[in-house]
Amino acid sequence: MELVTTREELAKARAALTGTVGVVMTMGALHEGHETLLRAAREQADHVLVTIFVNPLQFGPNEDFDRYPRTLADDLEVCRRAGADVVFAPGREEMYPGGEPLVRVNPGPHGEELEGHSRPGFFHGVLTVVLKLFQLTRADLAFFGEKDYQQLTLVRRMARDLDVPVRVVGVPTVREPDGLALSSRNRYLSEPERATALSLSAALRAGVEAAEQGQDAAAVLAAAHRAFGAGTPGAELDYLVLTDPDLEPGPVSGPARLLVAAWVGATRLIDNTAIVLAPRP
Ligand SMILES: Nc1ncnc2c1ncn2[C@@H]1O[C@H](COP(=O)(O)OP(=O)(O)OP(=O)(O)O)[C@@H](O)[C@H]1O
Ligand SMILES: CC(C)(CO)[C@@H](O)C(=O)[O-]
Ligand code: BAL
Repeated sequence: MELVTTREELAKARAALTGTVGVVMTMGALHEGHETLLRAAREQADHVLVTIFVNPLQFGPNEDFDRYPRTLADDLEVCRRAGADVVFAPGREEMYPGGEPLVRVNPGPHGEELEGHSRPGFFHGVLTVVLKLFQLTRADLAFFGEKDYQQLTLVRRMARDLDVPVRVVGVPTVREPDGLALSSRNRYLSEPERATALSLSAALRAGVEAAEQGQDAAAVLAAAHRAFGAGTPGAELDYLVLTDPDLEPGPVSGPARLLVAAWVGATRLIDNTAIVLAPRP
């Protein structure tokens, strides 16, 4: 496995890879969720390229950019074990020579909702760095987790709308046995907060169960809200919404997505699940 930190080194390492290349983009602090993306890439592409970069562009001024966990030595070990061929771990100057870019990807209206509403500019920052990494890695396939569902849909949409020659592959969310979605930010949680964080997955589970019983969209959402409120106190809900799987506005029926975001102490967590609603009569 080769570690590269400059775009010249990356270009050289990339040129040596023959066959298809799958990229897994990360901000490091790798966990079993990332490892699952790496495994999917290993299975579906001839070579695996991992990027590790805590992208300042996608953090708001009062967010956790400075305290975000940086664990490069451990991350490289995970990548090596998972059979990655190349790891690109650039510094800030390498990604943004001469400062932050003036031109950024506009995520469109769906980028202003949900995460984009709570984190203004977030998806401009995400899509800008993702597009740059597509250009630099020239990957054939790109693997993104469903845990960041809105991000996955917007990356897909960007690839389609801007003719990026890459196949975007979504990978199901990896969870702890008790339901908590794995997330690098789980490292911030104290033990009591860890228990409180289960409110998110409990809400999603209740929504799935209500849909399986044939309840309509309003009842499914109400069941999810009740389960969120019934969890260990302390989680502050940001949003809990039931939408069309492509995040298109309007009434939902059939396949849908239930998405939740909440603060647990100083930590903001997100989660989501597929829901299948009975067709409206
Ligand atoms: N539990 C998970 N299951 C599947 N994919 C995941 C999971 N957690 C993260 N990923 C995916 O890994 C990729 C890199 O994500 P990132 O490095 O931000 O990790 P993260 O755990 O989502 O971090 P954070 O806690 O900051 O949100 C993204 O495509 C993300 O969706
Ligand atoms: C896609 C990404 C690596 C862009 O910085 C980040 O948003 C993430 O880790 O999900
Ligand atoms: N996991 C998505 C990246 C972020 O929250 O900044």
